[in-house]
Amino acid sequence: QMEEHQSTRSPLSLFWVSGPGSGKGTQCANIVEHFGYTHLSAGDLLRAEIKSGSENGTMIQNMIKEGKIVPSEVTIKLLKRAIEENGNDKFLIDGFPRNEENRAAFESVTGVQPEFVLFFDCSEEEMEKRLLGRNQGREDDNIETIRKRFKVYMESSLPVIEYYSAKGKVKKIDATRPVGEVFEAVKAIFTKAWLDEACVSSLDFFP
Ligand SMILES: Nc1ncnc2c1ncn2[C@@H]1O[C@H](COP(=O)(O)OP(=O)(O)OP(=O)(O)O)[C@@H](O)[C@H]1O
Ligand SMILES: O=c1ccn([C@@H]2O[C@H](COP(=O)(O)O)[C@@H](O)[C@H]2O)c(=O)[nH]1
Ligand SMILES: [Mg+2]
Repeated sequence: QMEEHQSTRSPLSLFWVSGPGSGKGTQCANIVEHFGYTHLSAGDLLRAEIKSGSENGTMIQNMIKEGKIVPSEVTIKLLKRAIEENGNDKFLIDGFPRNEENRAAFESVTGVQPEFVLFFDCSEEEMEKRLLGRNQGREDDNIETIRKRFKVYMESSLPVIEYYSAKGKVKKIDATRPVGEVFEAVKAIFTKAWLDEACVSSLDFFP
């Protein structure tokens, strides 16, 4: 009976929806190393798609330059392919869903519900300072695009946080603090989630 339960189980995923420059990319290596998740950044997948010379490349590049949200079908196709190509069953999906339409489309295409939603809470002032100092050559790290990204984040992405918050799925971290302190908070959340999961699994043995 346990085998049947495991084979029908969807991959464990969690969404990481937070403001631009709140520190997701910075924390992901530690999470991958300590907790065994595969990190999938929707933005990184889109940037790789531009580099690969795909037919959607120019459209994606223009949307990113304007801080706009790329159509769901494009992003979901990339995420779905990355999930399917990977042997892991635990995914940390960074920077997605960006809006309610992304969320509903991902749910209906993959049937995957997030285990929980990680939310890095950071002031706009701090995020702006971090983005302007990032120096990774990103075409959207200039003050005009940054302001557009903040607007899109407030208007379209925060409602996704509110949606999951109403379902009790959001785990919020104060990301304004130094990198090490943010990771301590991340560690506490993932350790608790791991213990909760171990508890649920043990019910398979002692139904
Ligand atoms: N806790 C922190 N304190 C100070 N600086 C930080 C902190 N976390 C990250 N940074 C710096 O802020 C910049 C943005 O961080 P990062 O790329 O991790 O953000 P992000 O959330 O992935 O952004 P985006 O949404 O644009 O991809 C980087 O230069 C990084 O070194
Ligand atoms: O699901 C997504 C994720 C990203 N985008 C576009 O990419 C940029 C950069 O994203 P980061 O998460 O900061 O790397 C974002 O501003 C969007 O233009 C997207 O459309 N959909
Ligand atoms: Mg990032």
